[in-house]
Amino acid sequence: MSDALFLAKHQAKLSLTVPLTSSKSESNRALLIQKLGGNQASLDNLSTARDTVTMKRLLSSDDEKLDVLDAGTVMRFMTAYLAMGSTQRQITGTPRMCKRPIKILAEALNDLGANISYLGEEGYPPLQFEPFQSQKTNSLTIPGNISSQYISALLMIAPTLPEGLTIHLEGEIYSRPYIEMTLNLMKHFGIDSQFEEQSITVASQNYQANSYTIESDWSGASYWYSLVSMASEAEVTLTGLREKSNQGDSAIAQIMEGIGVKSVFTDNAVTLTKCDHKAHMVIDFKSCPDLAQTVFVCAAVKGVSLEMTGLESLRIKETDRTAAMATELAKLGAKLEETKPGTWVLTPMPKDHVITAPVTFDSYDDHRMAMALAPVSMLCDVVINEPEVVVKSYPEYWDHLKMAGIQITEK
Ligand SMILES: O=C(O)C1=C[C@@H](OP(=O)(O)O)[C@@H](O)[C@H](O)C1
Ligand SMILES: C=C(OP(=O)(O)O)C(=O)O
Repeated sequence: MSDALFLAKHQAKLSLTVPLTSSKSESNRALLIQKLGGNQASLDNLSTARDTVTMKRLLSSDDEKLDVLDAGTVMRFMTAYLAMGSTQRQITGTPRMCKRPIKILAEALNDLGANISYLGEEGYPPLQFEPFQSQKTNSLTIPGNISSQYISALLMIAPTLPEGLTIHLEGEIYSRPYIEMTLNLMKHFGIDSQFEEQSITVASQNYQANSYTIESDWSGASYWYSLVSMASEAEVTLTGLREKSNQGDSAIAQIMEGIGVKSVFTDNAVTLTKCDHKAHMVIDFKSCPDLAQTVFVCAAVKGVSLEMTGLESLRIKETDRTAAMATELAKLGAKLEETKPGTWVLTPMPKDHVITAPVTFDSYDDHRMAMALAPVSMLCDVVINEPEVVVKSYPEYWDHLKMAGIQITEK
């Protein structure tokens, strides 16, 4: 793919059915559970996301050195898996991955009896693993407000430990639906757990054989909500989504009711049409951080002002997402700022803002920057730099936009 894509301003009705790829979060959990259960699980509809392709490849690799590229779930889930192993291994990732913290997980695993050391900066990948000795404790305390991926990683290996594990979570619990997704999938494969207030207990048990069909990706669905909201006319059906989902990002349906999109669920799909929007919304992204960029852009264009909390974890994702978005939204005359610690305000594009099209957006090595900014093509010509980033979670994104009739050309 070329270094940039040109998306021509789209004025016609958006009318199509989108075969979304499935959730990489569910896929990567299911793959680890399948491995830990002796490959007895039968998995259907695995995601085409590069993060899932990478997870699958690394789980079946005997190589001493593994590279997760830019996949956070793969780094965290494989770290827990390799820590329990009986051979020397190493894990690394992209330069950005080597700046995403992992100390909390590595120390928790070392407390359990693993032998993990840092090959570069302390607290960050790359990591070196020596064989696991024996379980030293069945109780850990870790912060609940940095990354739920540490918690999910520990939970999935917990039933394989001879003494099981209780994890005490300190402070507020961020990304909680991802922890629940992990426990629900474990339950589906026969693992009982107790999640009471700030503690999760998993006794030593065996994963059971079962089959599972991965649901479509609600995070990927969010970009279609944004497109519908900004389009002049739209009726878009997204297949493979359930109203009662394992994915916290299904919250997009409710959030977008305020930003101009109505959802009608049928058995295995949701149809999106346009409706009125609010002038102002208060949103807490603690449970759905991956929706934030979609909502920033859509609200900025639709003239919806936002007061937001729960955005702290965005700083340690594929890029510093709040900083990157503040820069890109400024190109539309919108403003994203942290007005006091923990509170962000989005001031939308002024009604009289004059756009000099095309507006060129940067992707910051972050799939969600490119995917969240592309819907601005409903308003004006847009250029998206580094468009290949979308392969991380939604490789078909540009093809699906073309299916919608959006004119996309390589620059
Ligand atoms: O467990 C998961 O599948 C994920 C958890 C979230 O990360 P944090 O728990 O680090 O917020 C989310 O942002 C990420 O895209 C996927
Ligand atoms: C943050 C994300 O992924 P990860 O942390 O798994 O790299 C994401 O997909 O938005």
